[in-house]
Amino acid sequence: MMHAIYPAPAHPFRYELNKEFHFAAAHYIPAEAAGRCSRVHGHTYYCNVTVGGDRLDECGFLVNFSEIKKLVQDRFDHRLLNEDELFGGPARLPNGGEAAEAVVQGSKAAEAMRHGKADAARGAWAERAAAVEAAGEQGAASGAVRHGKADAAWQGSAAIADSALDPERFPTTEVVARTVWQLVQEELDRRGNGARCLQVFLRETPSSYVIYRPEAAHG
Ligand SMILES: Nc1nc2c(c(=O)[nH]1)N=C([C@H](O)[C@H](O)COP(=O)(O)OP(=O)(O)OP(=O)(O)O)CN2
Repeated sequence: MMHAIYPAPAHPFRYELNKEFHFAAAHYIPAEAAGRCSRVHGHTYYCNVTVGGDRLDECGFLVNFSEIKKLVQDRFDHRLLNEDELFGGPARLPNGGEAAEAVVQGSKAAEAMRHGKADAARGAWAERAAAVEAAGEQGAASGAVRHGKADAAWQGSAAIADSALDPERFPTTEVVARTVWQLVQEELDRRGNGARCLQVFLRETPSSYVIYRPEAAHG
């Protein structure tokens, strides 16, 4: 486990909490310019989340340490990050055995995306939407196919491909750190004691890490 090698953010709060944890995940960067990182590979990510606030809850917590860890690990641990809709993955995946064809088409789409081939990816996603529909899955694109709305189906699948090809959603260390911040802040907002996620430190490899701080924290 890491030990406070990350910088402490300046803030006006009375309490500052830090939670360190790790998660293992695979990813690829869907751009040829990313070189070897465009191939699927994995990391053990080390993460430190910093939360600030003034008001403690009924347990005397700013937020329970374990809730922060669980929130992130449940979502990302032992996953292919690109499949998560937060990183442009499809919101719905086919049901295993029922959707073999969808899996094949999904693989073709993923392969096309890995190489930044938007048109090929859109075509494969359209094929996948049709295959998923055949497997009885509900969804925007497949629903459109079911109702014979080819244009809507095309747009749905194109949106999936476009989303997955938006660099702001590629699972780079920068984007994963920002996404961890988003997940944590959404949870803090639900709790309603005014706590703020001030910083996410994310180490991807022994020599590479990113720190994400929301603009509001230094505005
Ligand atoms: N700004 C970014 N650059 C790179 C990212 C990233 O997310 N943001 N990611 C990668 C790769 O995914 C790679 O796995 C990590 O890169 P790198 O630091 O080059 O990894 P090494 O352990 O091989 O580095 P050494 O210099 O050998 O220690 C690439 N770039």
